[in-house]
Amino acid sequence: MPKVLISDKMDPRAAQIFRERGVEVDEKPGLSKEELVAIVGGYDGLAIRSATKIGRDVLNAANNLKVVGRAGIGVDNVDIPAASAKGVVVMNTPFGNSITTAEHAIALMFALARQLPEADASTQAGKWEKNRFMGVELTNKTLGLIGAGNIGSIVADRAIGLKMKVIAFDPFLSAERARELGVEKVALDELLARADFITLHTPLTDQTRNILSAENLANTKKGVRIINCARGGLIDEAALKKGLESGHIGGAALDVFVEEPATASPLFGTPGFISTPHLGASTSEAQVNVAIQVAEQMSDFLLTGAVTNALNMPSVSAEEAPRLRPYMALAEKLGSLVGQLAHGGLSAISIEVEGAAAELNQKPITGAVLAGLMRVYSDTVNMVNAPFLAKERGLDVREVRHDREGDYHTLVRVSVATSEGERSVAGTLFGDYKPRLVELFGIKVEADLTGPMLYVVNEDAPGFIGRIGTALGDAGVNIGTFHLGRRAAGGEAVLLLSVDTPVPQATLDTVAKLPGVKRVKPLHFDR
Ligand SMILES: NC(=O)c1ccc[n+]([C@@H]2O[C@H](COP(=O)([O-])OP(=O)(O)OC[C@H]3O[C@@H](n4cnc5c(N)ncnc54)[C@H](O)[C@@H]3O)[C@@H](O)[C@H]2O)c1
Ligand SMILES: O=C(O)CC[C@@H](O)C(=O)O
Repeated sequence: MPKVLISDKMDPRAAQIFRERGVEVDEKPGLSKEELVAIVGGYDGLAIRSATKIGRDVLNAANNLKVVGRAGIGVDNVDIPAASAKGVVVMNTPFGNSITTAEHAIALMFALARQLPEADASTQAGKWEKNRFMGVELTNKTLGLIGAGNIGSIVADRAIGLKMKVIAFDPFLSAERARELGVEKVALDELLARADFITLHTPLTDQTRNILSAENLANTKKGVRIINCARGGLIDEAALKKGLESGHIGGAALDVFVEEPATASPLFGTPGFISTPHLGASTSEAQVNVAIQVAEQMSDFLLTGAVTNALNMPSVSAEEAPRLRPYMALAEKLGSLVGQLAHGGLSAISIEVEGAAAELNQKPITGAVLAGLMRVYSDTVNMVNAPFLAKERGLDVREVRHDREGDYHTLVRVSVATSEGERSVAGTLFGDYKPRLVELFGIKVEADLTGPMLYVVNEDAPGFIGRIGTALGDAGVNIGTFHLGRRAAGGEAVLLLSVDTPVPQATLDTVAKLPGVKRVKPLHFDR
């Protein structure tokens, strides 16, 4: 009988479902890391919320572990690459607490508008400061939504019900989906300039870290009120404090902090600041939802091998898996390449297969392309939920199977429609197992997509290779591989370099200023 440890406080229905399904279960919330490391070797599954941290130390000791189930959305407390390397499936429950978290954001917006915590404290202290607490109405105010995924969309819906005007910044929001939600899609600068309230609903990624930086906070409308129920790290906390103290920011409500538990934040006591201890998902309804869902998913996996909402494993049957695996690696890399390079909102994507690839089940290949593409924007995307999320966001997904012989024995092509026109990349498998890029935006160029890389578009002219080699060499960046392609002699050329270490920003700026360079972009791929 498989054995699961519930290592965070979870609704009792989770343990009940495990037992009913025939899974042995221990409930030990609040273990120290040392205590967890000492006992984790005895379990096939770990059911967690956000308190248990699953890093390399825990995984090294977890010699029987097959699955980690997160009763919630964010998985930043799990080292997913390390879990994958260990062969441990990581699952989450992507929708169970969305409504609850959206409601918390709305509650904090009201609390800011009417200074409810301060007014409550003052009244209960025996003062009757009727003149001190002058609030603002939400009606007709502009709410700026940063991130319009599951939770952001629900916040938009509720805010529209409150007669607010909702504007949204989300690179993945299509015009059609924005219309459906009744929100106006805007650029970040415009959102900062127009919003009376700003609420954040993105994951914490390289793109979103400090999205409300000191500079962006300075560009907000005077008196703006800010709510963060997503992740600490999206706002520069020191700059937020300064903005509140100067009066430029009219109020801020944080449910999440850079350091959690936040027991001594410099923000505490700042005028206009209110906080909750990461309570976004804390309602009985949400906790029942995520507890039931995580227990069902984990039991199914441990007892039957069925995979739902896994972040690091595709849903593929046992027979298909060995043939599909290299294609999924190729597809994920092509999706990631397109996601990292495409400018502007994406409205449509087409995934074409030909040769040997056309003989396979195309769904997992499509799922892998979409997961690679959307993981650039959201760390909660997986191969199972990527097609669903793409549909929900209004991304038109087309699958084409060609019955023709091309230049390669097998080929996967990914084309996206962007505001700048169609962009297409293609790849093949060398030796039936090794993913290899063969075409990039209409230019023949062969490369392995792996680790840190650099993409440069330049005018094809003598001397360029020497100059870029010198620029990288001067910065101590070692080039691993060097791949060139061009449209025609003297025309546009592309250069894809794999580098041993990511290229520093100053060197990217130097490369961007080299004669003939049109675009420079650092890329990153899983190995
Ligand atoms: N406070 C809590 O207790 C609590 C509870 C649940 C979820 N969360 C957090 O809330 C956040 C949102 O969850 P969700 O379920 O809506 O996720 P989601 O993946 O459905 O939506 C995230 C959205 O952010 C967008 N996005 C990504 N990068 C962006 C960028 N650079 N700029 C603007 N938008 C960008 C994505 O396109 C997507 O639409 C996550 O960080 C999650 O961990 C917190
Ligand atoms: O489990 C919690 O209380 C928080 C969950 C939340 O941060 C999430 O990402 O789902």
